[in-house]
Amino acid sequence: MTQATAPSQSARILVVDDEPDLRTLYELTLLREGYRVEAAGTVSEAWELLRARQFDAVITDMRLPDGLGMDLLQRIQLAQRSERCVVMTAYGSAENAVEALKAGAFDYLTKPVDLKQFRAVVASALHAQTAHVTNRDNAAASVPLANTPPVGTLDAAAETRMATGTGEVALARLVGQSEAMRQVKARIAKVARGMAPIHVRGESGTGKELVAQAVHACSQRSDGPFIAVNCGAIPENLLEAEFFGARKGSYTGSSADRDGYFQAARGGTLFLDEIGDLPLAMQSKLLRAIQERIVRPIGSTQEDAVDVRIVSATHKDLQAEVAAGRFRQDLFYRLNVIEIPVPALRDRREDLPALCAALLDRISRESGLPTVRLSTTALSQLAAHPLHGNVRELENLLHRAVALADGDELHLDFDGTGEMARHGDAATTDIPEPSMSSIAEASATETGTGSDASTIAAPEAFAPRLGVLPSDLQSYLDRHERDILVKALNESGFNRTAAAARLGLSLRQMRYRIARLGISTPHGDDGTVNGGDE
Ligand SMILES: Nc1ncnc2c1ncn2[C@@H]1O[C@H](COP(=O)(O)OP(=O)(O)OP(=O)(O)O)[C@@H](O)[C@H]1O
Repeated sequence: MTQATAPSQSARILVVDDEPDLRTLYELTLLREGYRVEAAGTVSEAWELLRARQFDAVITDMRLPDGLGMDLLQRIQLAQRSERCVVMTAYGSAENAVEALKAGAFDYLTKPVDLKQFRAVVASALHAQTAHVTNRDNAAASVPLANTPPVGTLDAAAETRMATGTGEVALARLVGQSEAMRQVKARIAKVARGMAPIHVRGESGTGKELVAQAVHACSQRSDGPFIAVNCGAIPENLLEAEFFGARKGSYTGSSADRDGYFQAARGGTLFLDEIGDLPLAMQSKLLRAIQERIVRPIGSTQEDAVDVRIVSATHKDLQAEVAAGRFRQDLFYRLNVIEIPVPALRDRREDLPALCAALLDRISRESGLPTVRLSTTALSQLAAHPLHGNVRELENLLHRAVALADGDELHLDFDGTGEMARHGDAATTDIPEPSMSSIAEASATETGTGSDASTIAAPEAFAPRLGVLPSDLQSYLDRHERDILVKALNESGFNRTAAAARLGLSLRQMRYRIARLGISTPHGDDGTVNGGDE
């Protein structure tokens, strides 16, 4: 488990439970870890102790003789105190756990409490607390003291300031100073600490993965791994092994034990992208893993404890998916404890100039070309364009524009056909277009005949002219399939749903094919797993 060593062994912890035996057990466990511990049996006793001194963490049972652990949590929040709260809830009372997280608890534990998990959760809460205090001090050092609001009343800007170094970098990668983007960043900085699952909602290409990365980078888990999984790109029969791991020999071809995403993300963040595409059977297994914090690799008799923070995302309306019976209500409830809505680009057009500049810098750097700028004419053309594909579509347009740049001039190719909206007269060649000519080449190679683009532009020209049979049918077909997919993707601004619809495929099929053929979308967003940093 993460942060198995407590950041400060002299941290002060308050334990609240009305059962004397359990209270003693918790106290002894924490004393053995080297913490200073005090205990209370009721809400009022606990509050007395809290009034007398500051603690680093409060671990409280939910049901107490004179009230609920939740009351204590709310009082702590209301008084803007900095203690991290962990609430212990009865087994099966998922609602309490979710309510506690929503109310600001750092984490929850399910009774009967597993002591190993107990120690890990407390260590994690204290680690977050230390990070918080350090950042608060840093923030205080960088702004006049008189302007520093008390903890808990931080304004959005201050919250953003408090992100750690890596957090600041990750937040800065989310380009945009519009009110909508500032709110997104402030929310990330505010909710990153803690273990509450976060659901990132927004249209395709709005930057949901960047948001998830920023949550990770701003959290106390930023030293741990960030594992991104595209739930829609994994064939259904492999889902369980991919998520939970598999023991050697448990299925055909499994020649060694292998970890799943949950094990790989231990101590860090597991980002479940396109969660709405997870089949129902897998949804139940995921729910169990999240609730019980254990997973069982295929073919294993042992369960692995996992310590991951879950961040999920989808462009779908999950509530509507629940209503249609395609998404489990209980899983939705579990994942959506904290929601971060990401605005569509059309709702923050004022960010366009900054976005274009940042994207052009990145594209130029990556392609080794000198940085080019958009003219004001091109910028206003962009502003008038619907950009349904959001930042990803903008990025594609700029990619093409850079490829087509003639000196300092940037041409915008809005439909990917080579028909340019331009502010100059330069002749153009459509470079990143999926080349129908590559199909021509393939055909020519296979058939030994020449070919020109005009003879293969018509759809029927996709039918291979088979003078000579291909010597490797599979790679021949793969090559053609790849060209067709790339063309469809390019023409739909890399909107996979639209591209799939044009080809009569489901989104799942499209994703699978993209992954199988190794087609990289501009920034590899279709990779099923990546190490995190772009
Ligand atoms: N605010 C932003 N600033 C800079 N780049 C951005 C921003 N938002 C998105 N991008 C870029 O746009 C592309 C798409 O972003 P991302 O993959 O995070 O979107 P998404 O919402 O997760 O898409 P999908 O729903 O299709 O998975 C990426 O290359 C990302 O770097």
